[in-house]
Amino acid sequence: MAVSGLRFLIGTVFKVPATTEHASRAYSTSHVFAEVLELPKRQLTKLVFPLQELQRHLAPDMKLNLHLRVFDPSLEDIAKADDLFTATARHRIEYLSSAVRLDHAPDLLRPEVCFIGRSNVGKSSLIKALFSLSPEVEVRISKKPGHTKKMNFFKVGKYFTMVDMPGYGYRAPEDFVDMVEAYLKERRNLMRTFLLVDSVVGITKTDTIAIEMCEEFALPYVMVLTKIDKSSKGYLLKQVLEIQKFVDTKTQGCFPQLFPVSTVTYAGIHLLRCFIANITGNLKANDSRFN
Ligand SMILES: Nc1nc2c(ncn2[C@@H]2O[C@H](COP(=O)(O)OP(=O)(O)OP(=O)(O)O)[C@@H](O)[C@H]2O)c(=O)[nH]1
Ligand SMILES: [Mg+2]
Repeated sequence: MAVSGLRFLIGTVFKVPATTEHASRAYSTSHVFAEVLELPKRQLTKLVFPLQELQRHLAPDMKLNLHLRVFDPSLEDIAKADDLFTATARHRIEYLSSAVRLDHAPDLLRPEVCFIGRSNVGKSSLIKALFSLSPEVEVRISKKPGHTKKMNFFKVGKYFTMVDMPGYGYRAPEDFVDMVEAYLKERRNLMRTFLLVDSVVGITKTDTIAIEMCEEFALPYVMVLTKIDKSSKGYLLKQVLEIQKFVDTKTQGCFPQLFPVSTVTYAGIHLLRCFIANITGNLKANDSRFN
């Protein structure tokens, strides 16, 4: 399929109504998101929609380039997704198991999403941040690259599984290729691969190898830009535009919209939870607008 055709398809599947103006509406939601809704509009946008906040600094003719409206859920949808990431006695969120080979991976039918990227890019930190509403879930992170050595499976109730992968590049485990390639190629319930790129460093040579692999296996994947708290606004904008250009011109299977995140400020984390809830089919079930 031509690139434009594929993009159109992706865009259609994920287009959801834009109703972000209704911040004052009361939601039945966790106290955390209730606090977010109390923030002044600028601060709320910066936290929940960091790409929108960056876009304000672009010239009008550049604004379309960021594909901001491809996934643009309402605050109500975002609140629902937060609830999905909040463990209760009946909705358990927990570490399930680890595997060094695909045939050791838990045999699950529920949808799965995985997180790949260079060692030290922030995969485990991102999963920990996504689970911050359920702090009893133990996700190990480290300053030293090459910390995660196995594929670690975490279940979110009966709804879906998230997989933290070892990093590629510096200090990658020896069996990385056998482990991760086989997983990406053959895991039947894998719904989406999140490919993390360090927003300070940009797309490296090793990232392009991972991107080529995703393209070759025809995997639907999404680019997440990590550590956005580390850069000035100007530098971050430059990096985002460069990476966006790469996605627009050099990829076919990559979701057109980028997801910038910080596990320090939590920018982009609520939106990413909502995206995961959506692609695993867990917003549609409760919301007729998505059917
Ligand atoms: N400033 C900042 N530091 C971050 C962020 N995310 C992760 N880090 C730091 O980056 C380092 C690596 O984080 P990890 O989450 O362990 O990275 P990883 O990709 O899982 O690394 P491997 O398991 O080695 O592949 C840690 O020191 C984190 O504290 C972020 O959003 N902002
Ligand atoms: Mg890790």
